[in-house]
Amino acid sequence: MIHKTEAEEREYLNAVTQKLNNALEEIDNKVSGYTKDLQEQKNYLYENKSDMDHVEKNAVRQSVTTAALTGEAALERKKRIQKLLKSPYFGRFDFSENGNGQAFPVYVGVHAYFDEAEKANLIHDWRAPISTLFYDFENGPAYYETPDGRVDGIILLKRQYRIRNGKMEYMLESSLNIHDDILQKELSKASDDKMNHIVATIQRNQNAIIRNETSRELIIQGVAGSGKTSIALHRIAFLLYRFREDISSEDILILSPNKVFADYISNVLPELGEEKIPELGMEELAANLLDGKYRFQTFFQQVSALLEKNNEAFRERIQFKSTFGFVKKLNEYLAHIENNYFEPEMLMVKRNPVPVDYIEEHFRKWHRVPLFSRFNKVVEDIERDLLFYNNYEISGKERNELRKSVKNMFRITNLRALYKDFYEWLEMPEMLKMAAKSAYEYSDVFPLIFLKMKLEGAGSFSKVKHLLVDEMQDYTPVQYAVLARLFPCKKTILGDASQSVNTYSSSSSEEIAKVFPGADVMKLNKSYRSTYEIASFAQKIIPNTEMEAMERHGEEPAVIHCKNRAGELKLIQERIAAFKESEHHSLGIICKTQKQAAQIHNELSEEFPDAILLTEESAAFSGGVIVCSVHMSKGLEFDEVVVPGADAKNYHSSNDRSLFYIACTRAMHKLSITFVEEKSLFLNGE
Ligand SMILES: Nc1ncnc2c1ncn2[C@@H]1O[C@H](COP(=O)(O)OP(=O)(O)OP(=O)(O)O)[C@@H](O)[C@H]1O
Repeated sequence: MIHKTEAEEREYLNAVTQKLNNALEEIDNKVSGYTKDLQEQKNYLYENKSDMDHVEKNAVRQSVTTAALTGEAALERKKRIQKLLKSPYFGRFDFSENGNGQAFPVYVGVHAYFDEAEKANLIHDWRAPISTLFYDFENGPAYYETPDGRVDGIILLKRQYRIRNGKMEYMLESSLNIHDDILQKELSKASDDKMNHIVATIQRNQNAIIRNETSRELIIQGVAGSGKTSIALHRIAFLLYRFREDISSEDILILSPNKVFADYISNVLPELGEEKIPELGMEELAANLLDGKYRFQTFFQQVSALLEKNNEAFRERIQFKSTFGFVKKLNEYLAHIENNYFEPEMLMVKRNPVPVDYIEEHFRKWHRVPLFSRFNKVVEDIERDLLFYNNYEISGKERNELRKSVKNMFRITNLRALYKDFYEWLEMPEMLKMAAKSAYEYSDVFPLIFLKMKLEGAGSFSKVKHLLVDEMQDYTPVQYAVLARLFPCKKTILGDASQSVNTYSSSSSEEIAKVFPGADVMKLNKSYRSTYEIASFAQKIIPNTEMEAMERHGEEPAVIHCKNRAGELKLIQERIAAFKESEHHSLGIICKTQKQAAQIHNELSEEFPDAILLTEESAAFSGGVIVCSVHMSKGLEFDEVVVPGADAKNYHSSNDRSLFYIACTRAMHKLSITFVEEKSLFLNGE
């Protein structure tokens, strides 16, 4: 066996580092060569421009572009090698193909490195077909799939390394699973400002999700902290590698819940050597689809209104619009207006009559075309037939008048009016109510878009080749119906039914799968984020028999009864002071509502002016002391979390239960919960 002992491994690491350094030097030389070349060619072009014909100029220009591109590619390679130099690889396995006894070591890293001199891959990209063996198998028989078929063999040795800044911190023989010491060590670290890549410790079931190539829609239901978001981003990195000829980063779209979350995850793909992925919020998408013409409440405002005002009718409106039955009703209404709202009349074009029957027949003929596009189709038919049968050519003015007349035969063609009419048709006009400043309520936004799309045709997101939807539980059937039409591409949809900020309109993986009949649903039940104690504590709030807590131990969550509000504030201040002395990087103070968060932030601001309040407008995530509402904390994690106001009065409804669960599961290492009067029943496991 090669590099058997730890000393040999260290020597090997030095040798690899040397090679990487040499490669870097070579690139530097080449790049300065390209730059010189480029400058010379540019000078040449400039000095001889007047003597050149356009063919010559084009040739020089083209060669300048090629040189620049080669230079860029070299710089890209340089960046990768620099990254590898810090940590060339994290794993190794010795694989004997067909078990013929001859085993060769495969070192796995964030990128591949091909050694020209040896004509061999010194480091394999973690996404390469062979690298899956590292995640999928222990010592013994193993196989992997390649585009050319299955390769069988035996793994004779498996090792993991922690190499930082070019130094090997430790090396572990792992005859067992990867769920071992390295994962424990990784998880007990203090957080960073941004989500990190986890390629060294991807678990087997996570690997299966990342490398899934076949699902059209892959729905990932995972408990809090099970790695859904991390895995989805690694899946994107995998797809970009596996299908690099067909998909590039700009062909992918992430639908993200807010800018803070988008910023929090923004690091993962660049860390893995991929470009940043375009990202869009649901509200931005909605505004775009409604051509920016409609004012509407945001999801954040909807949730705030739900929590801050006890308005039964508002809840009912939301609930009503969050079912499959509602989408069905919208479709029934569309059929109803199609059958009943078109009232054709005879038209005269100069002295040529166009009979009612003709118009009716041609309107029906175009039934495959969106309703509002049919008017022009009918006019085109009239124009063609007048020419053919009556030898009459209509003028531009007549065409415009015809269009207007045919459109007017439809009883309502204004989207707002139609949407209102829909509720009248339902005999439930009370279900439509405008929010403040005559904006639509959030629950009306996607039904409106649904109608608009059906009436006018779908928008243009056909360029997107893969869509990633996070926090899937927060979207309703009508939103999924819109997404399904808008994005016919493959999708990864992920979330957790237990983590809804608005249980009146949440969707489970089973419900979402109904919109996408061919979808595969995969589950992640192991929680990695929180200590065993925190995960078990959260289990009492929303029990889930499938949830498995990671055996990483820490302090028991503290539930503290404070004498009064002042006492509660004092306690929070003490926690902040202790946090500042600790090795931890982030402390989240998570309140039920935005109002409560703003109040606590205000109260803390004198003593801790650096505490940050997250609002709907926030665009960045950083470490330190963060005060926020549960809604804003979604998807994020903190070394320590304080949940103030855990009183029975504050947390009591089923929606509150979900919010309380989300708040507690943001904590990685330490959780404190405070209350003043009577503690919430959720703390008694009720
Ligand atoms: N295989 C793994 N190795 C190391 N860390 C992991 C692994 N899987 C998950 N984690 C860590 O667990 C934490 C939670 O991951 P992530 O935020 O992706 O989970 P999630 O399921 O999206 O969480 P939530 O739904 O609660 O927001 C992160 O710190 C992530 O790095």
